[in-house]
Amino acid sequence: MERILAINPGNTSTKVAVFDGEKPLFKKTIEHHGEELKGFGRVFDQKEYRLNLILKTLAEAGIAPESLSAAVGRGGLMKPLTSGTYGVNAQMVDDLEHRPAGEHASNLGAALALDIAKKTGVPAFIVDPVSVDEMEEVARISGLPELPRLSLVHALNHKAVARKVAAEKGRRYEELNMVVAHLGSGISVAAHRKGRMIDVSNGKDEGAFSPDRSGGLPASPLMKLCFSGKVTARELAARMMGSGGMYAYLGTRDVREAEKMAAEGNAQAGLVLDAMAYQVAKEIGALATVMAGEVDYVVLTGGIAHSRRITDDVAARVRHIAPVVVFPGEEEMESLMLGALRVLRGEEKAKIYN
Ligand SMILES: Nc1ncnc2c1ncn2[C@@H]1O[C@H](COP(=O)(O)OP(=O)(O)O)[C@@H](O)[C@H]1O
Ligand SMILES: CCCC(=O)OP(=O)(O)O
Repeated sequence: MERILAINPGNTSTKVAVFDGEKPLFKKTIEHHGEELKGFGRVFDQKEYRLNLILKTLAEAGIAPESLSAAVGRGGLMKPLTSGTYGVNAQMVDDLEHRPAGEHASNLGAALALDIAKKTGVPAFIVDPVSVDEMEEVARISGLPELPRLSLVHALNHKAVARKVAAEKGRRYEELNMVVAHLGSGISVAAHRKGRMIDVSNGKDEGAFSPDRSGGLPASPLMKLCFSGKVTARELAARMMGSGGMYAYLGTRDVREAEKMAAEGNAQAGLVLDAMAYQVAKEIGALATVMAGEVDYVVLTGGIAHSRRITDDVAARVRHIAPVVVFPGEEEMESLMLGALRVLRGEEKAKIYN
């Protein structure tokens, strides 16, 4: 039976899972607490550190790298790509190290998978990376030719959950129109028209703010701040994607904690949670119009979809568009495994990145 190692590097953790076929054998979230990652300049500088932790974790679990049939990592912010499973190659790793479309922990997924796979000569893959781009040409126009809109989206979870919802409804993903909102540490919303994400509210710098990301910001004040001399480019990038959003207002990235604050009478916490739900609903509405309102389902997924306060608030604003399906949590590790399995079993050919 195929044994697959899945690796999902996040800002504050590295998730590791091993599967025998589809069956989970081992799962661990390696937490990177507090200052642990602060000493590294760029995300890619963390590669050896995270690699050693993964190898140590596998050794402690008694899983020999020699027993693996493949390693699969979350794909990061590289060139725009079509959806699917890709073989990791040197060009991909080089692009992620030297020419990423943004700094993000997922940029390490391909390199970590390749380093482990190389040890025993098995293949390394990525599946539905953040830079999956199925946008229509009209959606790329921003208003300034030198600043086109980009598709940077939680594609792995968007696609997996959209397929699951379609299957639950007895339909195929490719025959439905859905607006899917991934509500996690980052928030992205996409219009899925008949199996393609034709427009997205990207999870990096557009749309709704999230637990620790600013989302879209008013352009003129942002421009003034950039030229004020009060902040460096690196500091502002880290604030917008890491200590912005709910964290900037409330000092917590945990929606459960914010809900507790609100329940205890903190009016600011209540307002910020209301604003997050309001902004998510607004993005869903915008993406529904892209499909001329012909939407079969609105789907809410990610960790925050566990929150009734948020999902009820969003649903109240968008249920006139289509029935709302709440699918809490995410399917990223399983989706990585399934993407690798499809290739190992010959059901799909691995795409080539070049
Ligand atoms: N039961 C819950 N109720 C409300 N919020 C939750 C719950 N579980 C997780 N969350 C929130 O979900 C967010 C993280 O989502 P998650 O999908 O795990 O993101 P990531 O994997 O990107 O870190 C956090 O803000 C966390 O507080
Ligand atoms: C859309 C960029 C990828 C991203 O933000 O992923 P996480 O929310 O998992 O950090």
